[in-house]
Amino acid sequence: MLFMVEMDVNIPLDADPELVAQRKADEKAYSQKLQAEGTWRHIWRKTGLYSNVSIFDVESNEALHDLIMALPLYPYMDMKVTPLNRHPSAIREDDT
Ligand SMILES: O=C(O)CC1=CCC(=O)O1
Repeated sequence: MLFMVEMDVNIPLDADPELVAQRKADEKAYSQKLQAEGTWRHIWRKTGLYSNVSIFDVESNEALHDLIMALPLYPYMDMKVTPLNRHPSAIREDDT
C-alpha cells in the first residue's frame, strides 16, 4: 500500500539544542534504514520550507501508523497522510 505523507517540522525555539540534534540524527538514521529496506520509497524537501513529502510502501494502515509514531521528530511534526492508488495512465511498473 502506497501513502504520501507530508511532514511539517516545527521545533520550538526554546527546545534543548542537544536533544534536538540527537533527534535529528536519529531521524536521519531511521529514515535511511527504511529507505534502504524499500519502505520509505521517496523523500523530498519542499522548497523553502522545513517540510518534506514522502512516499511509503507499507503492508497496512497500522504499519504506517506504527512507522510514523516511531519517528524521532514526531513530537515536533504535523502530518498529512494521503492514501495513493495506481493511476490508470501510469506507465512505471513500480507505481503500485
Ligand atoms: O527534515 C525533515 O523533513 C524531517 C525528516 C524526515 C526524515 C529525515 O531524515 O528528516
